Amino acid sequence: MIQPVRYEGGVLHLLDQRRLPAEERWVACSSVEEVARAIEAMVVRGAPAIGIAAAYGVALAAVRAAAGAASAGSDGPRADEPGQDGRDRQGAASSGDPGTTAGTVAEAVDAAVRRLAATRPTAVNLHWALRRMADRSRELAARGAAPRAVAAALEAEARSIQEEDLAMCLRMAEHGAALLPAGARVLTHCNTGALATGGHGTALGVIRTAWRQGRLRHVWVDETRPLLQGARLTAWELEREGIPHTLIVDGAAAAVMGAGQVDAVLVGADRIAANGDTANKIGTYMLAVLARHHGIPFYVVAPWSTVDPTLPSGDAIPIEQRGADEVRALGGVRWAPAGTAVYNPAFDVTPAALITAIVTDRGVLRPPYREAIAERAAAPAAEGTGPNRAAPPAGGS
Ligand SMILES: CSC[C@H]1O[C@H](OP(=O)(O)O)[C@H](O)[C@@H]1O
Repeated sequence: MIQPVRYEGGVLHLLDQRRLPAEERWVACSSVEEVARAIEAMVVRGAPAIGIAAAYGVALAAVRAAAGAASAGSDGPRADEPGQDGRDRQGAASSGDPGTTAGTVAEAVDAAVRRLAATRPTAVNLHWALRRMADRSRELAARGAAPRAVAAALEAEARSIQEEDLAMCLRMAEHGAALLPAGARVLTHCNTGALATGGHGTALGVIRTAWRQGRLRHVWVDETRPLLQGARLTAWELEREGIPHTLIVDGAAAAVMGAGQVDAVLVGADRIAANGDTANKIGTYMLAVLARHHGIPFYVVAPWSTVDPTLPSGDAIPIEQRGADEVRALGGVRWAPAGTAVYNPAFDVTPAALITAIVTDRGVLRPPYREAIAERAAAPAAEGTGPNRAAPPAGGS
């Protein structure tokens, strides 16, 4: 199975999604700053996957601060003190890694959360994961856990977030595949596969499961300008599994739907407001309008960690604005005049009224979404979708 995020021995390895499908290159991150820059540069992308990477970034900060505390025989090293291992501890500090300048593990965690929260504004999974790591850190601090015990517990928490996301994707996929007719031809946008999650995928996870169940005939893949997550990443995932698919330019989606070639549209989400309004990759809103016009079901597929009950509607969802050159050029080839003005929102918001159903790990939500979301929020999470763990003994081991 594709795993874009791997944490081994205090180093976070990220599959560089900017280079796929041409080459499978991994980026090794050993500091919070390196993880933050990898998220900002979209080395790792996809709402759940950036939450998982950020969680490991927080754990990395704790591991480094605890090592500093141990070697300095204190809470942690002064910023100007070289490390025991000869590595310049400022190395990370000079790279702006807040994790090693903080005096305590708790301070390192808080600094890491602040830095990682500033990387990308729209995907709520990032902020949900950071809040969960911060809560865990505070819980451990309140118990007086020793630095190394805190670091180990936070590494375990990040691993739980990753494993729970995979479990949620597998559950969602079953719920979503059941909605599709036999021999379904589906259209999808951007990349919502294993590369964007803890594995299997959200909308693409439904497609994988439907294929394995023999319910899927064909996938129309939107290339997804400007960064081509569909053409580069979704096509790569589908090709690896031998799932029949056809790549189209975003502008061809209407023609394909109008030709009666689409039985359902399946997309992911970066944030779902309390009323069901959904932020997703730019171009999603257009697909929802087209699907409604052609009488085609439009399904959003997302784990519960993508739902943000604190936002009353999609108007409040922050939309990330990305750089002009992502539109004016690609792969170093410029195709618009350097002075051309560009508007490059990474996401748009689809009104709940255009969404046929929201497929989550907690089941399929149908309109009215405000009530459906409130009801699911009140219900206990299914096993494996929340912090299910025994707290370490006070004082840690
Ligand atoms: C599993 S949902 C992934 C979601 O994230 C993508 O955005 P980006 O590639 O900018 O991280 C896109 O909106 C997908 O639907």
